[in-house]
Amino acid sequence: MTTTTVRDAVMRLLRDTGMTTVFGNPGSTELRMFRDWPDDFTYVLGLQESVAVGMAAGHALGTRSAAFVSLHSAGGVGHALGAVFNAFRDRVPLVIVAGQQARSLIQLRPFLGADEPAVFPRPYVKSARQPERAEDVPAALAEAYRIAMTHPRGPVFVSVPEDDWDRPAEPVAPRTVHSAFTADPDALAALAGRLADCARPALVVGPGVDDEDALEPVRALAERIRAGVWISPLSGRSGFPESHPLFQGFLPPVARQLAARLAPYDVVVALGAPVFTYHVADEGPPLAPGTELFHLDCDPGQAAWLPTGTSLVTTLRPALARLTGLLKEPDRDPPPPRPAPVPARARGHITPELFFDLLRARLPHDRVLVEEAPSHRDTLHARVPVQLSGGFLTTGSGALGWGLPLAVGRALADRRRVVCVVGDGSALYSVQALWSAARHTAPVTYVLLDNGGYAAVRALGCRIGITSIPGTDITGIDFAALAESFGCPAARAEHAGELPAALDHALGRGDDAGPFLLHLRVTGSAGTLYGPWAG
Ligand SMILES: O=C(O)C(=O)c1ccccc1
Repeated sequence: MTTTTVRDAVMRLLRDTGMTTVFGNPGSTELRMFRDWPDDFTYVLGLQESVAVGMAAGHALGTRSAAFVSLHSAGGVGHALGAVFNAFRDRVPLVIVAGQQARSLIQLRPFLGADEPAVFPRPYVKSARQPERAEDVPAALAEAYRIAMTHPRGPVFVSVPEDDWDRPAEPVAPRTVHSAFTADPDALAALAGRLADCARPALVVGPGVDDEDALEPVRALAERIRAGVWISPLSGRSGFPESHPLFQGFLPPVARQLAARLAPYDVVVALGAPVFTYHVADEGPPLAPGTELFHLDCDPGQAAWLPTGTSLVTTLRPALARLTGLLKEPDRDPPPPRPAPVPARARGHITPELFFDLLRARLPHDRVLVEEAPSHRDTLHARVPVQLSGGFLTTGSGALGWGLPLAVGRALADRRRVVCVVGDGSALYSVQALWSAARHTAPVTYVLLDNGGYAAVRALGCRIGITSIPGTDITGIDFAALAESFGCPAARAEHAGELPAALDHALGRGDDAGPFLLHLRVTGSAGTLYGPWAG
Protein backbone atom coordinates (compact mmCIF):
# COMPACT_ATOMS: atom_id res chain seq x y z
CA MET A 1 0.00 0.00 0.00
CA THR A 2 1.53 3.34 -1.09
CA THR A 3 1.51 6.07 1.53
CA THR A 4 3.33 8.78 -0.43
CA THR A 5 1.53 11.21 -2.73
CA VAL A 6 2.44 12.69 -6.10
CA ARG A 7 3.36 15.85 -4.21
CA ASP A 8 5.68 14.01 -1.77
CA ALA A 9 7.40 12.19 -4.63
CA VAL A 10 7.82 15.40 -6.67
CA MET A 11 9.22 17.36 -3.71
CA ARG A 12 11.75 14.58 -3.16
CA LEU A 13 12.67 14.69 -6.87
CA LEU A 14 13.09 18.47 -6.76
CA ARG A 15 15.47 18.11 -3.80
CA ASP A 16 17.43 15.34 -5.55
CA THR A 17 17.85 17.49 -8.67
CA GLY A 18 18.64 20.76 -6.85
CA MET A 19 15.42 22.45 -8.02
CA THR A 20 14.23 23.79 -4.64
CA THR A 21 13.81 27.34 -5.95
CA VAL A 22 10.45 27.47 -7.74
CA PHE A 23 9.72 30.34 -10.12
CA GLY A 24 6.04 30.78 -10.78
CA ASN A 25 2.72 32.47 -10.69
CA PRO A 26 0.13 30.53 -8.71
CA GLY A 27 -3.55 29.87 -9.24
CA SER A 28 -6.30 27.48 -8.25
CA THR A 29 -5.06 24.71 -10.54
CA GLU A 30 -1.77 24.55 -8.60
CA LEU A 31 -3.18 24.75 -5.06
CA ARG A 32 -2.63 21.13 -4.09
CA MET A 33 1.04 21.37 -5.06
CA PHE A 34 1.43 23.93 -2.27
CA ARG A 35 -0.09 21.83 0.53
CA ASP A 36 2.50 21.55 3.37
CA TRP A 37 4.95 23.67 1.34
CA PRO A 38 8.41 22.69 2.70
CA ASP A 39 10.60 25.19 4.55
CA ASP A 40 13.67 24.40 2.47
CA PHE A 41 11.92 25.55 -0.74
CA THR A 42 11.89 29.14 -2.01
CA TYR A 43 9.00 30.37 -4.13
CA VAL A 44 9.97 33.30 -6.37
CA LEU A 45 6.81 35.00 -7.53
CA GLY A 46 6.74 36.54 -10.98
CA LEU A 47 3.85 38.97 -11.46
CA GLN A 48 3.19 37.57 -14.92
CA GLU A 49 4.28 34.21 -16.29
CA SER A 50 6.87 35.47 -18.80
CA VAL A 51 8.63 37.12 -15.83
CA ALA A 52 8.67 33.81 -13.95
CA VAL A 53 10.21 32.05 -16.99
CA GLY A 54 12.80 34.82 -17.52
CA MET A 55 13.87 34.69 -13.85
CA ALA A 56 14.06 30.89 -13.95
CA ALA A 57 16.21 31.11 -17.07
CA GLY A 58 18.64 33.49 -15.37
CA HIS A 59 18.86 31.10 -12.42
CA ALA A 60 19.47 28.12 -14.71
CA LEU A 61 22.23 29.98 -16.57
CA GLY A 62 23.86 30.99 -13.28
CA THR A 63 23.72 27.56 -11.65
CA ARG A 64 24.34 25.70 -14.96
CA SER A 65 21.47 23.45 -13.97
CA ALA A 66 17.74 23.19 -14.76
CA ALA A 67 15.32 25.53 -12.98
CA PHE A 68 11.74 24.66 -12.07
CA VAL A 69 8.85 26.81 -13.28
CA SER A 70 5.21 26.58 -12.21
CA LEU A 71 2.71 28.19 -14.61
CA HIS A 72 -0.96 28.74 -14.07
CA SER A 73 -3.01 26.76 -16.54
CA ALA A 74 -3.61 27.56 -20.24
CA GLY A 75 -3.67 31.34 -19.85
CA GLY A 76 -0.41 31.30 -17.92
CA VAL A 77 1.25 29.19 -20.58
CA GLY A 78 0.04 31.72 -23.15
CA HIS A 79 1.58 34.59 -21.18
CA ALA A 80 4.84 32.68 -20.82
CA LEU A 81 5.34 31.58 -24.42
CA GLY A 82 7.53 34.46 -25.66
CA ALA A 83 10.00 33.67 -22.89
CA VAL A 84 9.71 29.92 -23.50
CA PHE A 85 10.61 30.61 -27.17
CA ASN A 86 13.81 32.35 -25.99
CA ALA A 87 14.64 29.55 -23.55
CA PHE A 88 14.23 26.98 -26.32
CA ARG A 89 16.32 28.82 -28.89
CA ASP A 90 18.92 29.77 -26.24
CA ARG A 91 19.15 26.19 -24.89
CA VAL A 92 18.17 27.06 -21.33
CA PRO A 93 17.21 23.97 -19.30
CA LEU A 94 13.83 24.47 -17.62
CA VAL A 95 11.31 22.03 -16.18
CA ILE A 96 7.97 23.74 -16.70
CA VAL A 97 4.88 22.47 -14.93
CA ALA A 98 1.56 23.95 -15.96
CA GLY A 99 -1.53 23.48 -13.90
CA GLN A 100 -4.49 21.85 -15.62
CA GLN A 101 -8.07 21.56 -14.47
CA ALA A 102 -9.16 18.45 -12.52
CA ARG A 103 -9.30 15.31 -14.68
CA SER A 104 -13.00 14.89 -13.72
CA LEU A 105 -13.88 18.30 -15.26
CA ILE A 106 -11.94 18.24 -18.51
CA GLN A 107 -14.73 16.75 -20.65
CA LEU A 108 -16.91 19.79 -19.80
CA ARG A 109 -14.33 22.36 -21.06
CA PRO A 110 -14.04 23.99 -17.61
CA PHE A 111 -13.05 27.50 -16.63
CA LEU A 112 -9.19 27.72 -16.96
CA GLY A 113 -8.96 24.23 -18.52
CA ALA A 114 -6.38 23.66 -21.28
CA ASP A 115 -7.43 21.99 -24.53
CA GLU A 116 -4.63 19.80 -25.87
CA PRO A 117 -2.20 21.05 -23.18
CA ALA A 118 0.79 19.24 -24.65
CA VAL A 119 0.25 20.86 -28.06
CA PHE A 120 0.04 24.50 -26.94
CA PRO A 121 3.76 25.12 -26.12
CA ARG A 122 5.10 23.28 -29.19
CA PRO A 123 7.39 23.69 -31.07
CA TYR A 124 9.31 25.69 -28.43
CA VAL A 125 9.88 22.90 -25.91
CA LYS A 126 12.04 19.79 -26.25
CA SER A 127 9.12 17.65 -25.10
CA ALA A 128 5.57 18.25 -23.87
CA ARG A 129 3.12 15.86 -22.29
CA GLN A 130 0.35 15.35 -19.77
CA PRO A 131 0.83 11.98 -18.05
CA GLU A 132 -1.99 9.50 -18.61
CA ARG A 133 -2.23 8.68 -14.89
CA ALA A 134 -1.65 10.74 -11.73
CA GLU A 135 0.83 8.18 -10.41
CA ASP A 136 3.06 8.75 -13.46
CA VAL A 137 3.58 12.48 -12.69
CA PRO A 138 6.80 12.05 -10.60
CA ALA A 139 8.42 9.82 -13.24
CA ALA A 140 7.31 12.21 -16.02
CA LEU A 141 8.96 15.10 -14.16
CA ALA A 142 12.14 13.07 -13.59
CA GLU A 143 12.22 12.35 -17.31
CA ALA A 144 11.58 16.04 -18.04
CA TYR A 145 14.61 17.01 -15.94
CA ARG A 146 16.82 14.53 -17.80
CA ILE A 147 15.59 15.74 -21.21
CA ALA A 148 16.12 19.40 -20.21
CA MET A 149 19.71 18.66 -19.13
CA THR A 150 20.76 16.51 -22.10
CA HIS A 151 22.57 18.35 -24.91
CA PRO A 152 21.25 20.36 -26.63
CA ARG A 153 19.55 21.56 -23.45
CA GLY A 154 16.21 23.35 -23.32
CA PRO A 155 12.80 23.71 -21.72
CA VAL A 156 10.51 20.72 -21.16
CA PHE A 157 6.79 20.97 -20.44
CA VAL A 158 4.55 18.80 -18.25
CA SER A 159 0.85 19.49 -17.72
CA VAL A 160 -0.42 18.31 -14.32
CA PRO A 161 -4.18 18.16 -13.52
CA GLU A 162 -4.87 19.84 -10.20
CA ASP A 163 -6.30 16.76 -8.49
CA ASP A 164 -3.18 14.68 -9.23
CA TRP A 165 -1.05 16.17 -6.45
CA ASP A 166 -2.95 14.47 -3.60
CA ARG A 167 -3.06 11.07 -5.35
CA PRO A 168 -0.80 8.18 -4.26
CA ALA A 169 2.50 7.70 -6.10
CA GLU A 170 5.84 5.98 -5.58
CA PRO A 171 9.00 8.11 -5.22
CA VAL A 172 11.39 7.98 -8.18
CA ALA A 173 14.97 6.79 -7.65
CA PRO A 174 17.71 9.35 -8.53
CA ARG A 175 19.55 8.54 -11.77
CA THR A 176 22.54 9.98 -13.62
CA VAL A 177 22.78 10.56 -17.37
CA HIS A 178 26.20 11.38 -18.82
CA SER A 179 25.39 13.20 -22.05
CA ALA A 180 28.81 14.30 -23.38
CA PHE A 181 29.69 12.59 -26.66
CA THR A 182 32.56 12.93 -29.12
CA ALA A 183 32.67 13.18 -32.90
CA ASP A 184 34.07 10.38 -35.02
CA PRO A 185 37.88 10.38 -34.43
CA ASP A 186 38.55 10.14 -38.20
CA ALA A 187 36.45 13.24 -38.86
CA LEU A 188 38.34 15.12 -36.13
CA ALA A 189 41.68 13.96 -37.56
CA ALA A 190 40.64 15.20 -41.03
CA LEU A 191 39.73 18.59 -39.53
CA ALA A 192 43.08 18.73 -37.70
CA GLY A 193 44.79 18.04 -41.04
CA ARG A 194 42.96 20.96 -42.71
CA LEU A 195 43.84 23.27 -39.80
CA ALA A 196 47.50 22.24 -39.95
CA ASP A 197 47.69 22.98 -43.70
CA CYS A 198 45.58 26.13 -43.98
CA ALA A 199 46.93 29.68 -44.30
CA ARG A 200 44.48 31.72 -42.22
CA PRO A 201 42.12 29.95 -39.79
CA ALA A 202 39.28 31.52 -37.82
CA LEU A 203 37.01 30.29 -35.04
CA VAL A 204 33.37 31.35 -34.71
CA VAL A 205 32.26 31.05 -31.09
CA GLY A 206 28.56 30.60 -30.41
CA PRO A 207 26.35 30.31 -27.33
CA GLY A 208 27.09 26.57 -27.18
CA VAL A 209 30.57 27.37 -25.85
CA ASP A 210 29.16 28.91 -22.68
CA ASP A 211 26.46 26.27 -22.51
CA GLU A 212 29.12 23.57 -22.36
CA ASP A 213 31.52 25.67 -20.23
CA ALA A 214 34.13 25.30 -22.97
CA LEU A 215 35.79 28.74 -23.00
CA GLU A 216 39.18 27.43 -21.83
CA PRO A 217 39.45 24.64 -24.43
CA VAL A 218 38.35 27.13 -27.12
CA ARG A 219 41.05 29.59 -26.01
CA ALA A 220 43.63 26.75 -26.05
CA LEU A 221 42.67 25.82 -29.63
CA ALA A 222 42.70 29.44 -30.80
CA GLU A 223 46.15 30.03 -29.30
CA ARG A 224 47.51 26.73 -30.63
CA ILE A 225 46.57 27.53 -34.24
CA ARG A 226 46.71 31.39 -33.97
CA ALA A 227 43.18 31.73 -35.27
CA GLY A 228 41.18 34.95 -35.40
CA VAL A 229 38.14 34.54 -33.14
CA TRP A 230 34.67 35.89 -33.93
CA ILE A 231 31.42 35.67 -31.96
CA SER A 232 28.47 34.33 -33.97
CA PRO A 233 25.71 36.81 -34.92
CA LEU A 234 23.42 37.92 -32.08
CA SER A 235 24.82 35.30 -29.73
CA GLY A 236 22.98 35.32 -26.41
CA ARG A 237 26.10 34.42 -24.42
CA SER A 238 29.77 35.35 -24.30
CA GLY A 239 32.24 32.50 -24.77
CA PHE A 240 35.64 34.09 -25.43
CA PRO A 241 37.72 36.73 -23.58
CA GLU A 242 37.07 39.84 -25.67
CA SER A 243 40.33 41.56 -24.67
CA HIS A 244 42.34 38.62 -26.01
CA PRO A 245 44.67 39.69 -28.87
CA LEU A 246 43.15 37.01 -31.15
CA PHE A 247 39.60 38.35 -30.65
CA GLN A 248 38.32 40.02 -33.82
CA GLY A 249 34.73 41.00 -33.02
CA PHE A 250 31.06 40.11 -33.54
CA LEU A 251 29.73 38.78 -36.83
CA PRO A 252 26.86 40.84 -38.27
CA PRO A 253 23.46 39.15 -38.75
CA VAL A 254 23.33 40.08 -42.45
CA ALA A 255 24.45 37.56 -45.10
CA ARG A 256 26.66 39.68 -47.33
CA GLN A 257 28.40 41.44 -44.43
CA LEU A 258 28.99 38.18 -42.62
CA ALA A 259 30.51 36.53 -45.69
CA ALA A 260 32.76 39.59 -46.16
CA ARG A 261 34.04 39.41 -42.54
CA LEU A 262 34.97 35.76 -42.97
CA ALA A 263 36.33 36.13 -46.54
CA PRO A 264 39.96 36.67 -45.40
CA TYR A 265 40.02 33.18 -43.83
CA ASP A 266 40.44 29.94 -45.74
CA VAL A 267 39.24 27.64 -42.92
CA VAL A 268 36.57 28.64 -40.41
CA VAL A 269 35.62 26.39 -37.48
CA ALA A 270 32.28 27.18 -35.85
CA LEU A 271 32.00 26.02 -32.23
CA GLY A 272 28.53 25.75 -30.71
CA ALA A 273 27.53 28.41 -33.23
CA PRO A 274 24.72 28.34 -35.77
CA VAL A 275 26.86 30.88 -37.76
CA PHE A 276 24.14 32.12 -40.14
CA THR A 277 21.71 33.76 -37.68
CA TYR A 278 20.42 36.60 -39.85
CA HIS A 279 18.08 39.36 -38.67
CA VAL A 280 17.33 40.99 -42.01
CA ALA A 281 17.19 39.54 -45.50
CA ASP A 282 20.00 40.03 -47.94
CA GLU A 283 21.31 38.29 -51.01
CA GLY A 284 24.48 36.44 -51.75
CA PRO A 285 26.08 33.16 -50.74
CA PRO A 286 26.56 32.46 -47.02
CA LEU A 287 30.35 32.37 -47.42
CA ALA A 288 32.86 33.72 -49.94
CA PRO A 289 34.09 31.06 -52.43
CA GLY A 290 37.51 30.69 -50.76
CA THR A 291 36.17 30.07 -47.21
CA GLU A 292 35.65 26.48 -46.07
CA LEU A 293 33.47 25.89 -43.00
CA PHE A 294 33.65 23.19 -40.34
CA HIS A 295 30.92 23.17 -37.73
CA LEU A 296 31.02 21.42 -34.34
CA ASP A 297 27.78 21.32 -32.36
CA CYS A 298 25.78 18.90 -30.24
CA ASP A 299 22.51 19.44 -32.12
CA PRO A 300 21.96 17.11 -35.08
CA GLY A 301 19.13 19.41 -36.22
CA GLN A 302 21.49 22.36 -36.53
CA ALA A 303 23.97 20.18 -38.39
CA ALA A 304 21.17 19.32 -40.81
CA TRP A 305 19.85 22.82 -41.55
CA LEU A 306 23.12 24.71 -41.99
CA PRO A 307 23.39 25.55 -45.70
CA THR A 308 27.10 24.86 -46.16
CA GLY A 309 30.19 23.29 -44.60
CA THR A 310 31.09 20.03 -42.89
CA SER A 311 29.34 19.38 -39.59
CA LEU A 312 30.65 17.20 -36.78
CA VAL A 313 27.89 16.37 -34.32
CA THR A 314 29.63 16.40 -30.95
CA THR A 315 29.74 18.03 -27.56
CA LEU A 316 32.57 20.53 -27.53
CA ARG A 317 34.86 19.72 -24.60
CA PRO A 318 35.89 16.19 -25.59
CA ALA A 319 36.14 17.15 -29.29
CA LEU A 320 38.26 20.25 -28.55
CA ALA A 321 40.60 18.32 -26.26
CA ARG A 322 41.21 15.76 -28.98
CA LEU A 323 41.52 18.34 -31.78
CA THR A 324 43.99 20.57 -29.92
CA GLY A 325 46.01 17.48 -28.97
CA LEU A 326 46.41 16.65 -32.68
CA LEU A 327 47.74 20.11 -33.64
CA LYS A 328 51.26 21.55 -33.40
CA GLU A 329 52.23 25.25 -33.18
CA PRO A 330 52.05 26.43 -36.80
CA ASP A 331 54.43 28.68 -38.68
CA ARG A 332 51.94 31.53 -39.24
CA ASP A 333 51.43 35.00 -37.83
CA PRO A 334 48.37 35.73 -35.69
CA PRO A 335 45.90 38.24 -37.13
CA PRO A 336 46.33 41.85 -35.94
CA PRO A 337 44.19 42.73 -32.89
CA ARG A 338 40.94 44.64 -33.46
CA PRO A 339 41.32 48.44 -33.24
CA ALA A 340 40.36 50.17 -29.99
CA PRO A 341 37.28 52.46 -30.16
CA VAL A 342 37.68 56.24 -30.20
CA PRO A 343 36.90 57.60 -26.68
CA ALA A 344 33.51 59.30 -26.44
CA ARG A 345 32.94 63.02 -25.90
CA ALA A 346 32.14 63.75 -22.23
CA ARG A 347 30.09 66.97 -22.57
CA GLY A 348 26.43 67.87 -23.16
CA HIS A 349 23.80 65.15 -23.30
CA ILE A 350 24.52 61.53 -22.44
CA THR A 351 25.40 59.44 -25.47
CA PRO A 352 25.45 55.63 -25.43
CA GLU A 353 29.15 55.80 -26.34
CA LEU A 354 29.94 57.86 -23.24
CA PHE A 355 27.86 55.61 -21.00
CA PHE A 356 29.60 52.45 -22.23
CA ASP A 357 33.08 54.03 -21.87
CA LEU A 358 32.31 54.95 -18.27
CA LEU A 359 30.76 51.54 -17.61
CA ARG A 360 33.84 49.78 -18.97
CA ALA A 361 36.05 51.73 -16.56
CA ARG A 362 33.86 50.70 -13.61
CA LEU A 363 32.97 47.10 -14.39
CA PRO A 364 34.96 44.47 -12.46
CA HIS A 365 36.10 41.73 -14.86
CA ASP A 366 34.01 39.10 -13.05
CA ARG A 367 30.75 41.10 -13.14
CA VAL A 368 27.94 39.53 -15.22
CA LEU A 369 26.40 41.94 -17.73
CA VAL A 370 22.85 41.33 -18.95
CA GLU A 371 21.76 43.37 -21.95
CA GLU A 372 18.43 44.10 -23.62
CA ALA A 373 18.88 47.40 -25.38
CA PRO A 374 18.84 46.30 -29.03
CA SER A 375 19.69 49.63 -30.59
CA HIS A 376 22.84 49.87 -28.39
CA ARG A 377 24.12 46.30 -28.65
CA ASP A 378 26.82 47.08 -31.23
CA THR A 379 28.07 50.06 -29.21
CA LEU A 380 28.21 47.91 -26.08
CA HIS A 381 30.17 45.18 -27.87
CA ALA A 382 32.62 47.71 -29.32
CA ARG A 383 33.32 49.39 -25.98
CA VAL A 384 32.81 46.90 -23.14
CA PRO A 385 34.96 43.79 -23.65
CA VAL A 386 33.59 40.87 -21.62
CA GLN A 387 36.09 38.32 -20.33
CA LEU A 388 33.97 35.62 -18.70
CA SER A 389 32.07 32.73 -20.19
CA GLY A 390 28.45 33.73 -19.62
CA GLY A 391 29.64 37.15 -18.46
CA PHE A 392 27.40 38.65 -21.14
CA LEU A 393 23.80 37.45 -21.46
CA THR A 394 21.03 38.61 -23.75
CA THR A 395 18.27 37.11 -25.87
CA GLY A 396 19.83 35.26 -28.76
CA SER A 397 16.44 34.80 -30.35
CA GLY A 398 14.69 38.16 -30.14
CA ALA A 399 11.63 37.93 -27.88
CA LEU A 400 11.90 41.07 -25.76
CA GLY A 401 11.08 41.27 -22.05
CA TRP A 402 13.75 38.65 -21.29
CA GLY A 403 16.62 40.75 -19.93
CA LEU A 404 15.01 42.45 -16.95
CA PRO A 405 13.79 39.21 -15.26
CA LEU A 406 16.82 37.25 -16.50
CA ALA A 407 19.03 39.55 -14.44
CA VAL A 408 16.95 38.83 -11.31
CA GLY A 409 17.33 35.07 -11.66
CA ARG A 410 21.02 35.34 -12.56
CA ALA A 411 21.65 37.46 -9.45
CA LEU A 412 19.72 35.05 -7.21
CA ALA A 413 21.82 32.12 -8.53
CA ASP A 414 24.98 33.23 -6.68
CA ARG A 415 23.92 36.49 -5.00
CA ARG A 416 26.67 38.43 -6.81
CA ARG A 417 25.76 41.82 -8.27
CA VAL A 418 24.64 41.76 -11.91
CA VAL A 419 24.55 44.82 -14.18
CA CYS A 420 21.59 44.93 -16.55
CA VAL A 421 21.56 47.46 -19.39
CA VAL A 422 18.01 47.69 -20.64
CA GLY A 423 16.22 49.91 -23.14
CA ASP A 424 13.04 51.80 -22.33
CA GLY A 425 11.06 49.75 -24.84
CA SER A 426 12.48 46.43 -23.60
CA ALA A 427 11.91 47.26 -19.93
CA LEU A 428 8.18 47.75 -20.38
CA TYR A 429 7.52 44.15 -21.48
CA SER A 430 8.40 42.83 -18.02
CA VAL A 431 8.91 45.80 -15.72
CA GLN A 432 7.13 44.09 -12.84
CA ALA A 433 10.24 41.90 -12.41
CA LEU A 434 11.57 44.88 -10.41
CA TRP A 435 9.07 43.92 -7.71
CA SER A 436 10.49 40.38 -7.55
CA ALA A 437 14.03 41.81 -7.49
CA ALA A 438 13.14 44.06 -4.54
CA ARG A 439 11.22 41.32 -2.74
CA HIS A 440 14.17 38.91 -2.91
CA THR A 441 16.89 41.58 -2.44
CA ALA A 442 18.37 40.52 -5.81
CA PRO A 443 21.66 42.43 -6.33
CA VAL A 444 21.00 43.93 -9.76
CA THR A 445 21.99 47.39 -10.96
CA TYR A 446 19.70 48.31 -13.84
CA VAL A 447 20.84 51.05 -16.17
CA LEU A 448 17.86 52.01 -18.27
CA LEU A 449 18.85 53.72 -21.53
CA ASP A 450 15.84 55.78 -22.53
CA ASN A 451 15.80 56.93 -26.14
CA GLY A 452 12.04 57.46 -26.16
CA GLY A 453 10.85 54.49 -28.19
CA TYR A 454 11.51 51.37 -30.22
CA ALA A 455 14.72 52.80 -31.68
CA ALA A 456 15.94 49.48 -33.14
CA VAL A 457 12.73 49.17 -35.15
CA ARG A 458 13.08 52.78 -36.31
CA ALA A 459 16.70 52.18 -37.29
CA LEU A 460 15.81 49.05 -39.22
CA GLY A 461 13.06 51.04 -40.95
CA CYS A 462 15.50 53.81 -41.92
CA ARG A 463 17.81 51.20 -43.33
CA ILE A 464 15.23 50.30 -45.96
CA GLY A 465 13.96 53.84 -46.52
CA ILE A 466 10.92 53.78 -44.17
CA THR A 467 11.37 56.83 -41.99
CA SER A 468 7.96 57.22 -40.37
CA ILE A 469 6.79 54.21 -38.40
CA PRO A 470 3.62 54.33 -36.29
CA GLY A 471 3.77 52.90 -32.79
CA THR A 472 7.46 53.41 -32.15
CA ASP A 473 7.35 56.44 -29.82
CA ILE A 474 7.23 55.88 -26.04
CA THR A 475 7.16 59.03 -23.97
CA GLY A 476 5.90 60.29 -20.65
CA ILE A 477 7.09 57.46 -18.40
CA ASP A 478 8.97 58.27 -15.21
CA PHE A 479 11.05 55.11 -14.88
CA ALA A 480 12.64 56.11 -11.57
CA ALA A 481 9.21 56.64 -10.00
CA LEU A 482 7.97 53.39 -11.54
CA ALA A 483 10.93 51.46 -10.08
CA GLU A 484 10.45 53.06 -6.67
CA SER A 485 6.78 52.09 -6.68
CA PHE A 486 7.91 48.45 -7.01
CA GLY A 487 10.29 48.89 -4.04
CA CYS A 488 13.43 49.32 -6.17
CA PRO A 489 15.39 52.51 -5.30
CA ALA A 490 16.24 54.62 -8.33
CA ALA A 491 17.90 57.77 -9.63
CA ARG A 492 18.05 59.59 -12.96
CA ALA A 493 20.64 61.53 -14.97
CA GLU A 494 20.43 63.54 -18.20
CA HIS A 495 23.75 65.36 -18.54
CA ALA A 496 27.20 63.95 -19.21
CA GLY A 497 28.63 65.79 -16.20
CA GLU A 498 26.29 63.96 -13.81
CA LEU A 499 27.05 60.51 -15.17
CA PRO A 500 30.32 59.46 -13.45
CA ALA A 501 28.94 60.07 -9.95
CA ALA A 502 25.57 58.53 -10.81
CA LEU A 503 27.29 55.39 -12.10
CA ASP A 504 29.63 55.19 -9.11
CA HIS A 505 26.60 55.23 -6.85
CA ALA A 506 24.56 52.71 -8.87
CA LEU A 507 27.39 50.24 -9.50
CA GLY A 508 29.04 50.58 -6.10
CA ARG A 509 26.23 48.94 -4.15
CA GLY A 510 27.13 45.78 -2.26
CA ASP A 511 25.92 42.29 -3.04
CA ASP A 512 23.47 42.41 -0.14
CA ALA A 513 21.98 45.81 -1.06
CA GLY A 514 19.24 44.67 -3.44
CA PRO A 515 18.32 46.21 -6.80
CA PHE A 516 18.82 49.77 -7.99
CA LEU A 517 17.69 51.46 -11.21
CA LEU A 518 19.47 54.36 -12.90
CA HIS A 519 17.34 56.03 -15.58
CA LEU A 520 19.47 57.71 -18.25
CA ARG A 521 18.00 59.86 -20.95
CA VAL A 522 20.28 59.19 -23.98
CA THR A 523 20.56 60.91 -27.35
CA GLY A 524 22.42 60.40 -30.59
CA SER A 525 22.12 56.64 -30.86
CA ALA A 526 21.52 53.80 -33.29
CA GLY A 527 21.58 55.52 -36.72
CA THR A 528 21.11 52.72 -39.21
CA LEU A 529 21.49 49.37 -37.49
CA TYR A 530 23.68 47.01 -39.59
CA GLY A 531 24.57 49.79 -42.06
CA PRO A 532 22.63 50.80 -45.16
CA TRP A 533 20.72 48.22 -47.13
CA ALA A 534 22.62 47.23 -50.25
CA GLY A 535 19.68 45.49 -51.95
O1 LIG B 1 13.41 43.39 -35.25
C1 LIG B 1 12.51 43.49 -34.41
O2 LIG B 1 11.37 43.81 -34.70
C2 LIG B 1 12.74 43.18 -33.00
O3 LIG B 1 11.78 42.89 -32.31
C3 LIG B 1 14.08 43.18 -32.42
C4 LIG B 1 14.34 42.28 -31.38
C5 LIG B 1 15.61 42.25 -30.84
C6 LIG B 1 16.59 43.08 -31.34
C7 LIG B 1 16.33 43.98 -32.36
C8 LIG B 1 15.06 44.03 -32.91
